[in-house]
Amino acid sequence: MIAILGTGKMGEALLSGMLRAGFKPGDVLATVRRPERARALAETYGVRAVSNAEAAKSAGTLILAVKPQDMGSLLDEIAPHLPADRLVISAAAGITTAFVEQRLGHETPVVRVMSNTPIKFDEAMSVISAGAYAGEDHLRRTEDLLRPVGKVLRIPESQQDAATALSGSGPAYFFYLVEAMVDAGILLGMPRAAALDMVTQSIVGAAVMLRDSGEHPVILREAVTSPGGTTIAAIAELERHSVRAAFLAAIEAARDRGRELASG
Ligand SMILES: NC(=O)C1=CN([C@@H]2O[C@H](COP(=O)(O)OP(=O)(O)OC[C@H]3O[C@@H](n4cnc5c(N)ncnc54)[C@H](O)[C@@H]3O)[C@@H](O)[C@H]2O)C=CC1
Ligand SMILES: O=C(O)[C@@H]1CCC=N1
Repeated sequence: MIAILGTGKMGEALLSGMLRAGFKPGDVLATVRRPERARALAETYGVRAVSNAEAAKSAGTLILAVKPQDMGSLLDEIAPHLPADRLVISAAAGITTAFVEQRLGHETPVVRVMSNTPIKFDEAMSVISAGAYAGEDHLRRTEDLLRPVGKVLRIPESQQDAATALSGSGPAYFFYLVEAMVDAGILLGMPRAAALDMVTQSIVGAAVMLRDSGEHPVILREAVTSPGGTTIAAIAELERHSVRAAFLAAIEAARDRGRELASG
């Protein structure tokens, strides 16, 4: 039995992915705060909503998907009910495996995960790290849960805050870029819907090329950039406005914020 504790946006996305991958609704428990949310999850997915205490007692694997700020109180709530051999997977930004282990008070195997919202379309990037009491078997069990919904990489826990900034938040940067490019289309007099179509297909096409060609992004960009042409005119402006430096600073700020979240 697998329990998702705090079935919000990420928890629901993982739940739906697990069901698409062949898990049975009867093998998954969900915990939520509001009764109407419990009813909605039961109606949509056929899963049972239970209390956090019941989930801790009856599930072999617990996936904690509450906000970082709610993690301390959730851990305090489940600690008295959690048998020592359970696998606890924490999906919250910033929260370390040491924090989870210490709050649970046993030598609980804990795996830290950072995924991202494309999980809804089985295109997640999930990175995982083992805590002090988690071994190969626990990492494999975590990979088995996450592989059906995207790509999974093992990384040292010391890189988790950087990964959160890069791939956890990453989709937001691309959506932001799309918004900005659509605005540019509007500025040039393009209808909004057509501009959105053009930008969306361009970003999808670029993403597929990047993933499937095996080429470095510099090579792919150079192939678009004709001498004295239109693309270099745009790139010159991006450089003039320090867009690359802005990305470096932005992702560093996200990493630092992730570190702060651990301290509440
Ligand atoms: N949204 C994103 O793009 C990503 C989020 N994350 C992480 O995933 C976690 C969840 O994020 P979201 O799904 O976006 O947040 P969310 O707010 O949609 O989901 C959290 C859910 O937990 C519930 N909850 C809070 N305390 C609870 C408790 N004691 N018992 C039962 N339910 C409780 C809330 O009612 C809410 O439905 C966060 O820790 C975040 O850092 C990770 C990667 C990407
Ligand atoms: O913004 C956040 O804090 C979460 C973590 C990664 C993506 N969203």
